[in-house]
Amino acid sequence: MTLPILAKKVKKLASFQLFNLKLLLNGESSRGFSKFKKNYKLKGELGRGGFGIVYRAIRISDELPVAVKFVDRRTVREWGKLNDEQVPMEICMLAKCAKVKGVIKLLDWYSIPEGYLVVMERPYPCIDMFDFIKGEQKLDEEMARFLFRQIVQTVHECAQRRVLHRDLKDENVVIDLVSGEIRLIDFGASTILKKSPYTDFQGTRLYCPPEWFLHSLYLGKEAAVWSLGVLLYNALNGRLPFRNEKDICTAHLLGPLPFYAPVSAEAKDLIQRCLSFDPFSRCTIEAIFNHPWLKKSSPDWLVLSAATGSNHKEQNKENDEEHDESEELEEIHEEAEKDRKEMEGQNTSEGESGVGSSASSIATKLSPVEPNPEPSPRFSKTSLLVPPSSVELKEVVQSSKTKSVSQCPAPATLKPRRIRSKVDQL
Ligand SMILES: Nc1ncnc2c1ncn2[C@@H]1O[C@H](COP(=O)(O)OP(=O)(O)OP(=O)(O)O)[C@@H](O)[C@H]1O
Repeated sequence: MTLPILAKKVKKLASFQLFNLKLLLNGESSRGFSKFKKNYKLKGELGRGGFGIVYRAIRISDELPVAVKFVDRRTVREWGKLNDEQVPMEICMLAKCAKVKGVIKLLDWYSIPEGYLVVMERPYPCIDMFDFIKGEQKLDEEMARFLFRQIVQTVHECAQRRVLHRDLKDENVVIDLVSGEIRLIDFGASTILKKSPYTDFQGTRLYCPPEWFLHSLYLGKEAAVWSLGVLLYNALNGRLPFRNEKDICTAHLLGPLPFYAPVSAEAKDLIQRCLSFDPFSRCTIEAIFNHPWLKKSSPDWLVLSAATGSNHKEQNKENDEEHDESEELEEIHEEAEKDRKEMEGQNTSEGESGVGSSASSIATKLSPVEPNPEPSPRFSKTSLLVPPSSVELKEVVQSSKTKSVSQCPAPATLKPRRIRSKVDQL
């Protein structure tokens, strides 16, 4: 690392530590924990992924159903600015998309020593698209079109606001079961949309395009279109098109993708165009809109949902056994207080998080139920899949490189400043 870069990093770290210290000294601010406690009542766990836990909650003033996501400060990879305040990029991007109908509304956010509490709208009753597809086994084309059209529209509107989601998948789409409207959630991997290639990735590998595995880079919109292709394939087949990175990089050599359900030629055509191996021949978001399959009219939600199975168990039933969170909240607050006092007395220069207590402890305290020894029913969600070992990956990437790298050229515009091997990152 050159000296100027090192100096820049040290400066950034110093300002980050100062920022953390300010946060800790700031417990009673309008964004502190006690304010959160006054405004919201936690009711139970809604879901959990690799980077956080999401709680079902109620806004006390008007009983509005909300979702509260705890984002552990230590897992935040990218920061942005909101009203001159440094916040996780997730909050920043949600705020940028406040007017996009298909994006979950950011209602509020709070900063606690261990991280952030992000308060979002919670359609009620709702189900995420992963569970919806699972309940149906696979979607029929009319239902898939109805949902997919909204998803593409939302991705398009985000792009207009220079927001790139980077983790498009069924788990990150919530369906309002009354209106059939979708909401895109989990902007934890999102970033500012740019024209040049990205050389970092935190999304879901099975939705990721081959150029990432082969060249360690990708263009934002082109990668989004690939994920949309994976999502549509998954909706219509009830299974993902690729099992691993090797499949992603080599499937095009084996001819058209196999389909496991009677799917129209038009739908297949759209999927193939989205899953074009060469990012420059991949269709654009605009071309998806104009594709004959998507242009066909759909029946409305009432008709569509009447035809679906009754297996959908909405994930946020209000009549679930309720837990009084006040005791746990009290403990959290006390812990935050303790942290703050320690920090005040310390004249500290602690590590990046600047926090003594562990975030997992706070997550456990926030959790309304004891950890379930049974495997989670969401075990097959992609975010919870165990990643392959680095040895497995080396083999996969090596073999796909030797087989197909020549067919996926890294054109001049895709040249990274520094090519890293994906394997190195694991
Ligand atoms: N606003 C919301 N309304 C309803 N359900 C939600 C909401 N936000 C999250 N969920 C539920 O919680 C689950 C986890 O949320 P989210 O994806 O934001 O967490 P995560 O920790 O970032 O997960 P991942 O590891 O997939 O990135 C979702 O799949 C969804 O079922």
